[in-house]
Amino acid sequence: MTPIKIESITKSFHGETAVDAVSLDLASGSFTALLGPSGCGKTTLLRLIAGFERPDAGRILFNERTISDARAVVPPEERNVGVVFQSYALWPHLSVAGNVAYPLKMRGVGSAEIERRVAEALATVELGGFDARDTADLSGGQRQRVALARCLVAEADVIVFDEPLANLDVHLRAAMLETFRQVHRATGRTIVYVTHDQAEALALADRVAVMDHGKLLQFSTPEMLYRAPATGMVARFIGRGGVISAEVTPNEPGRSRVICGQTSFFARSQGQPQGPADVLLRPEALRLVDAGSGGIAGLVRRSTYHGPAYEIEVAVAGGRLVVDAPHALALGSPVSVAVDDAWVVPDPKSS
Ligand SMILES: Nc1ncnc2c1ncn2[C@@H]1O[C@H](COP(=O)(O)OP(=O)(O)OP(=O)(O)O)[C@@H](O)[C@H]1O
Repeated sequence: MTPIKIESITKSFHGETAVDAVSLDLASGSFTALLGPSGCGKTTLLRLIAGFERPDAGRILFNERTISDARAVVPPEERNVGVVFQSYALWPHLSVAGNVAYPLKMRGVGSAEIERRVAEALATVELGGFDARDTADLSGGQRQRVALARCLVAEADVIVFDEPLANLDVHLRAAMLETFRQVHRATGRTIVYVTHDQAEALALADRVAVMDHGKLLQFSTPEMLYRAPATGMVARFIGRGGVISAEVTPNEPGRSRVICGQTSFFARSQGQPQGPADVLLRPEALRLVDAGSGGIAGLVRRSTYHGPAYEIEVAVAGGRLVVDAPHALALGSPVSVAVDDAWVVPDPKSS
């Protein structure tokens, strides 16, 4: 299996920096999502990993061997990388089995061996019995599975996915997420997965790299991204919630007091920040309470039905909060919000 080390990799196009000094250590057999808004550089980073682009500076190592730097790039076919694109990139004139067998045929593997390995890969992606089918007759999800089976037979040590679910409807997406997870569990390949969909990244990956404007903002587990985002951008991009501007004072290591209007509450923090700060409040850690019972005072600005609950947006001193409520609330009504948990977003200037 293959660990990937990315050391201060930089890539520009026509003087615009697409990937800006990004460093990442991807453990062998890990599942990493590259996540960020459109244009943040995630596809360029993926293409650098796969060998489709040459970096301007920095280097990439597979298994401690340098495979890309500014002077030389080992081509994709020689670095044992499988690629699953958003567009399926299947051969239209070949059957399902023909597509999956293609890399083995290229290597001159015997036909009995090909048959066995193709059947095994199709079973892994839950396409057993589809061998003879024409790829033109398959759904988007099934084509994605064929592309994945083709990477599996080729025994790619590293599989990179470029927004593989972007063209699929919501139900198919859920089924494909389960297939990706199961293939990762069963094969232990090192996977790098590009998406702009945070729910997809959090559900699939064991570590998520969040990028913005070519820079890496945070590389951590989904839980840490959600609970302790490293920057205001990550706090706003991941999950639901409100980020307010408030005054914080130290309480004890890892815990601060936040002053918001006439009230204050405790929040988790990195170290003991002091002064103005951004504070993240998630809806599940907030409760609407009776006015005057000590919560943050605010006014209802939006009340939207979201499945089983109403999502209420509340304007408070320093910003807006999002709270879930069992019933709709009238716009402009005064409310009070109690805080069970919050996070002081670290100040980039102090780190
Ligand atoms: N081949 C190229 N030539 C010129 N500019 C490019 C090229 N590839 C990427 N870029 C630019 O580099 C920046 C990062 O692009 P990239 O495709 O990596 O972003 P992304 O995060 O994957 O976005 P999206 O989700 O929209 O695909 C963008 O400004 C893009 O226009």
